[in-house]
Amino acid sequence: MMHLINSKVLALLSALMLGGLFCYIFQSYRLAADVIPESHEFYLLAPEHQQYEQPSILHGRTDVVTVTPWLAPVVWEGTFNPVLLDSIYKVKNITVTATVFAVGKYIMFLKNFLETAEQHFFVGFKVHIYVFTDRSNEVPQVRMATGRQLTVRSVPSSKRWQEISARRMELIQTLIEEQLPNHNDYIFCLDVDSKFHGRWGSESLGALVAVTHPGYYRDPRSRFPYERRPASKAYMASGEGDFYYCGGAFGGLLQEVHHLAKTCRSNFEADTQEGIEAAWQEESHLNRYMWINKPSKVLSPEYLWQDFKPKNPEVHIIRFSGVVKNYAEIRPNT
Ligand SMILES: CC(=O)N[C@H]1[C@@H](OP(=O)(O)OP(=O)(O)OC[C@H]2O[C@@H](n3ccc(=O)[nH]c3=O)[C@H](O)[C@@H]2O)O[C@H](CO)[C@H](O)[C@@H]1O
Ligand SMILES: [Mn+2]
Repeated sequence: MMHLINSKVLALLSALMLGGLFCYIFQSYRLAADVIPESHEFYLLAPEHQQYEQPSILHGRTDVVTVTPWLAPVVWEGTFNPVLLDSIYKVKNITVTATVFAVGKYIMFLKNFLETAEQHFFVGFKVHIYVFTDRSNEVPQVRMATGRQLTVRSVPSSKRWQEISARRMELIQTLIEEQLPNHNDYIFCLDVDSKFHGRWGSESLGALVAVTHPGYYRDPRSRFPYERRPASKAYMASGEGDFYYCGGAFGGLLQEVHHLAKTCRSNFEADTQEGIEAAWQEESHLNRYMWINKPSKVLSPEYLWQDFKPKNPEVHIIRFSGVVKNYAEIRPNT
């Protein structure tokens, strides 16, 4: 009897030890996967020379939806292998452009934005950040890694934050027309009042990419703050709409984003002619655009969280998040 108990205890102990060992190895693998993108050596391994976990079409995350009804992936942590993805895009020798606007007092957010982008945004890739500002002399000096560069473009200041935010579409349109003739590359347009906290990399690349808004992804579409007046070109009727997307982060191929920016700009200006401004300026127009032109990749709210919002259980990592700000203090108007 004693012998039997002992062997049972022994079996249990071994199982526990093996379990512990497995967790340890798995954890180290995850940690390694997190740090590997920093190391350039690993980029040199072509996908066919890598050893990685066998993909499965049976097992994966079950707590979230990872594909839209029009079959665009929804990017959540745990649905992709960052090292594998980086190696696939690395050989394509792409450049990722990012636009960020820092007009008026919003210049105060730029340092943190740029410093954290160095740590997390497309590390190991060619990155070109365009800063649009009316305070060129206040742009902070941030050391950038080889292959990464920053260009400052002057823009006029404005007395209305709504105009600053909405005019971004026009400036993105002209930037692509004038400066970025290679239409095979990618661009992301990001809010400056935010910081990177985790990897934002090649998993986010797609022809047209939108981010689901952290404040509305659990809500029925009737609650989305779409523009509801039929007079506006951003109008969304009840029963329409897929997700509520953020104005603070979107991207894709240059030609796709060019078409988006051009359309949103012209619809915004047509509204102005009619004396109407959409509920959330260019964000409303962006939402209408994404309803008609479905994004080919949807990024989960990991890609634009808000610092004041506690993390929900399905959010395993926050990659980019809006900082808490005092609107009255930093905006030129209310
Ligand atoms: C996280 C997110 O999805 N944010 C969107 C949201 O509000 P937000 O409250 O995030 O808007 P916001 O005040 O951050 O303005 C948007 C962006 O415009 C720029 N800016 C604004 C004011 C100013 O005085 N100077 C300046 O540079 C700056 O880059 C800022 O990040 O709704 C806005 C609608 O208009 C935009 O669509 C924002 O992208
Ligand atoms: Mn913002």
